[in-house]
Amino acid sequence: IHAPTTPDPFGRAVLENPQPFHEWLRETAPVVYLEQYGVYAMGRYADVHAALVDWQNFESSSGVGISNFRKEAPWRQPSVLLEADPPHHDAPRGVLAKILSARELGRLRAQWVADADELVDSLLSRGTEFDAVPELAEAFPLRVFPDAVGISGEGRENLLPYGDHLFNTFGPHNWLTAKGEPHIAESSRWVAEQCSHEALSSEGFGARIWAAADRGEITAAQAPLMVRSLLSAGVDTTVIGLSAILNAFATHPEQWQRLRHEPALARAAFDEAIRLESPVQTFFRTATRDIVLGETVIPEGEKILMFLASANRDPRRWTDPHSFDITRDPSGHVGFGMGIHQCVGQHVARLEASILLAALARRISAIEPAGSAVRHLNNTLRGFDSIPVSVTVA
Ligand code: HEM
Ligand SMILES: O=C(O)c1ccc(C2CC2)cc1
Repeated sequence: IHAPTTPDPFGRAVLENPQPFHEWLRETAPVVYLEQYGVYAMGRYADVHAALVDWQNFESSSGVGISNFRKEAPWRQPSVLLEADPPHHDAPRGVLAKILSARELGRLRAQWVADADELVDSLLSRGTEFDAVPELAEAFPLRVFPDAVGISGEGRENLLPYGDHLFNTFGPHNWLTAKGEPHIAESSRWVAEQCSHEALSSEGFGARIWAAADRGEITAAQAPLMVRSLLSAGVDTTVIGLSAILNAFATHPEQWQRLRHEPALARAAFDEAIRLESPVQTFFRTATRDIVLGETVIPEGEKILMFLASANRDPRRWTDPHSFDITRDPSGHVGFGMGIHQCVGQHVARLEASILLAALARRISAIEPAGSAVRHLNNTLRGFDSIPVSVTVA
């Protein structure tokens, strides 16, 4: 199917409200050629899942954005995880998976719980109406994650703008990439400075990456890029993940009551929010050979745009796909990807969310909107700039 003129999936209208486009894409065909960008788009769960787990035919090493590294130089050194395929992907992935394993993260729990309690207590001491994005969704990850990585205290204001621009560059050049261009050289320099062995504290994830290099498990060239991966992928995404679940609970008061009665539901609730909201909306792959899908042939070397957010609401896979139901089994969602590149930081994200939700559920008997939420626009991420809420202290 050739779609000469569709709504622009990277235009303001679709970024603001992508669901009609997703519905059109799912109903049109398994693969649709978007003439505007010269890429092949997939929106159904079965096709997106199949592409994600088939790294041999759908490669990442030519870039996971619209830019094809076979044809144009990347603006930053390719990631040794995200933009690598086996065998080069294997060692960095193995090292990072161990460092970020749920078991390893257990040592951070007590400190993160104390930080969450302190943050929520101080917030509630200032009142019961506030903007959940800066006060909670941004404040908590920025309080715990940079210290967990082990970077310096100076310059952390570079983290969100660096990530925001990076995620914009996975899409086409537009007003969003233009917005970040003036500052990206400076924030990129700051990020690079944080990744050297001497810049990192002796305890954090960064030091453990360098220790793996000292043991010869990865090279000294890969180590700083792996620290860069943490700073690239680990901040904006969790801010949006927390925004998504806070907005979901504020707009579904009965689900908040359910959580208060069964706090163990927090983990499934977070994955359900990731399924429903898909903070990372899209990613690309590149065909390593002519790929036949239905009546379409994707020629070797061409880009495939996978709509993770559409797959996560595909009625072929999910019952009542648009509903937020924390008792649903959300496993199999592609909000963290799937296959060999599936999010290696997902346990960090889940730990942040379950700890913050527990701190809130203990103190707040109700949370509701106190004004309309404001969407944050980005070529790849979908989140919020503001979520005004009013809470009732238990
Ligand atoms: C709600 C929060 C998060 C979301 C929605 C998310 C989403 C994703 C997705 C969709 C992928 C797959 C990319 C692909 O298939 O090309 C991925 C990979 C990755 N994520 Fe996450 N992520 C989150 C948090 C994190 C955190 C906290 C970290 C670091 C601590 C992290 C580090 C990474 C890395 C390094 C990869 C590349 C893995 C590989 O290629 O083997 N992410 N993430
Ligand atoms: O390795 C990286 O630099 C990297 C950057 C962004 C992501 C997105 C998917 C969360 C993942 C990895």
